[in-house]
Amino acid sequence: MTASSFTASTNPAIESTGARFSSPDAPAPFSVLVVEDQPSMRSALVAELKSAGVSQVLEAENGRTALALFRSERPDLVLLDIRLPGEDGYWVARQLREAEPGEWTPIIFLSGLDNDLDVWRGIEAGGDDYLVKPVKPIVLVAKLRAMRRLLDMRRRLVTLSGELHLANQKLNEMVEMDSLTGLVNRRGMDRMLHAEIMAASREGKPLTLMLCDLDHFKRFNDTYGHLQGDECLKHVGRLLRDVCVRPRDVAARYGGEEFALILPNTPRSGSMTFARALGQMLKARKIRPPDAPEDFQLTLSGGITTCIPDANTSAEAMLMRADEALYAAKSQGRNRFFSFEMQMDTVEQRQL
Ligand SMILES: Nc1nc2c(ncn2[C@@H]2O[C@H](COP(=O)(O)OP(=O)(O)OP(=O)(O)O)[C@@H](O)[C@H]2O)c(=O)[nH]1
Repeated sequence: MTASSFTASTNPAIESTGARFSSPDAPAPFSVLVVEDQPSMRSALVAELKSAGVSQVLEAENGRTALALFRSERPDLVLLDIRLPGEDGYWVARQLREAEPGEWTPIIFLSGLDNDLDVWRGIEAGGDDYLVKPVKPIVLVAKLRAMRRLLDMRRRLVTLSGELHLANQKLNEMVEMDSLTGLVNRRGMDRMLHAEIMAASREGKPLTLMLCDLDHFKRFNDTYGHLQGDECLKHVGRLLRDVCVRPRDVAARYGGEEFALILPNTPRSGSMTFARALGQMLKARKIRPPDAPEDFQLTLSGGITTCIPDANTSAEAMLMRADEALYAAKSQGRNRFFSFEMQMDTVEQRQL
């Protein structure tokens, strides 16, 4: 292949059709790596690309240099001769593809060999298109423009898919979040409880589930109004979030004025200590509506179940036990936590 077989940039076909990649006065930010071993051919290609309006043209005379330049400069497109000294163009194309996993840089093969097998081998090796030498400038520019369109489209898709991924993540979080308190909602809690049962079963560690319910909350709403009721639920939500200091502890709004706490690696005795501390914190925070009397005290009742889960432990069974314990706490006078397994509440425990 010789430079004379390349149709030079002054070819009237470009001038007459205005077939430019971009204006040479305002070149498009687009870089092309030309891999061609023959200096005359290479400089003719470089001159053509520059006059067509490509902003940066990189040159390599063999495969190894091409690979190094590709890695360091990240061109937008590669013009790759098939016949090169040492490693051939097919080898270079495969190396380029391996050098950018998950990415795509268009590769256009250049060859004087207009035969179907070469086209096949070029595409197989990772090429995207094929130009037969002598390269006509108008065809070269047309292919550059087509590849650039594909590249722009791909970049837009990558950006969009990144945005979509973030939006999905946000949506998933929202689907599992209670909008009033910002805590995990029941759906999220169900999923997390299942996951923690499996984890505790694998680790052979105790898992505690607590259901907490505000006492006489209907009366609260009736006396101070629903908006104050909502404020109160938000305060309790914050309190429960604060009390969950370990990374895997989860506070959830189970529904209405009922909350759930998932406490991994928490044995029965620890869960009772935790419940007493929670009661004391609630007292200390003095959550009360503005027009409530000074001695107003919001209280919580709770049902606790603790077990070392095995293959037969279900979330439903744990919730039933916690609910039964909560019922016991309510019926024994409220403002206490009752442990299903210990059949004891926090008030009794304090008295022991
Ligand atoms: N403000 C407000 N109130 C709610 C919300 N969800 C549930 N409630 C109220 O919580 C009250 C719960 O009442 P009950 O189930 O009778 O329980 P309680 O009055 O707390 O009585 P005990 O649980 O037996 O102590 C109802 O009045 C519900 O309307 C909410 O999102 N905001």
